[in-house]
Amino acid sequence: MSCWALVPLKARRFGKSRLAGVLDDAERASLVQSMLERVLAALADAREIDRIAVVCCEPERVPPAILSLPDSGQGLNDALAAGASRLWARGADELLVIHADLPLVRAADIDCFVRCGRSQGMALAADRHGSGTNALFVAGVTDFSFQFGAHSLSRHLAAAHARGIAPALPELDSLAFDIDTPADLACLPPAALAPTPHLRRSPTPCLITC
Ligand SMILES: Nc1nc2c(ncn2[C@@H]2O[C@H](COP(=O)(O)OP(=O)(O)OP(=O)(O)O)[C@@H](O)[C@H]2O)c(=O)[nH]1
Ligand SMILES: O=C(O)[C@H](O)COP(=O)(O)O
Repeated sequence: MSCWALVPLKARRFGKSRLAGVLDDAERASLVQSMLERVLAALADAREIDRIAVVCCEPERVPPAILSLPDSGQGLNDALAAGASRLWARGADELLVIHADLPLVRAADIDCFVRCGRSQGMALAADRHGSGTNALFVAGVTDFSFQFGAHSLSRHLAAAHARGIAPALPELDSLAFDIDTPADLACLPPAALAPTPHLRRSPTPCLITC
């Protein structure tokens, strides 16, 4: 069984645009980098995750131990669909799509989410407002149509139900808290902005950009 995590990362100049009123370019870049490192560290510590990939049009932002997948610039869902098809072609059995803007994410919650997903064939992690999708796990369904974007949770549920899948919807605080708006930022505990942990367990090295 090979479970891949796929993390989408938006181009530097466009990322976290909704925070432009409260953070300057350098501050937004620093926040994005810090959150990315936290998500990658949690994935590296998660027992249920075998391999990690980042889909991004800036491969220099992807740590060398992590597979970098290209983004052709057609938006989040196209980037994820293209990235996922590369991972299925590489022999992935399971796929966890998880956003890079989850500053509190914990390895234990990732493991719990994946295990819940295995029991149902799929899992969705709602954001704390109950409207967005912060993570999506799917086992073996290689052509699932990603529906990320505003209010994506109901679209993901509809797409799953149309295929006869009833996704698990585990409530895991660390997966529910994403940073989109100044109000989200105001809820971020100061400790979450402390220096980021290092990748403690190296995922299987993969130095190629494909
Ligand atoms: N590769 C890739 N990742 C994306 C793209 N759009 C969003 N993402 C990533 O998808 C996740 C969720 O993105 P959003 O919540 O929309 O965050 P954002 O786009 O950085 O923020 P805003 O600019 O304020 O909308 C984050 O990990 C983003 O970096 C895209 O076009 N390509
Ligand atoms: O929930 C989603 O599908 C994406 O993360 C985009 O939605 P957002 O408005 O919560 O960023």
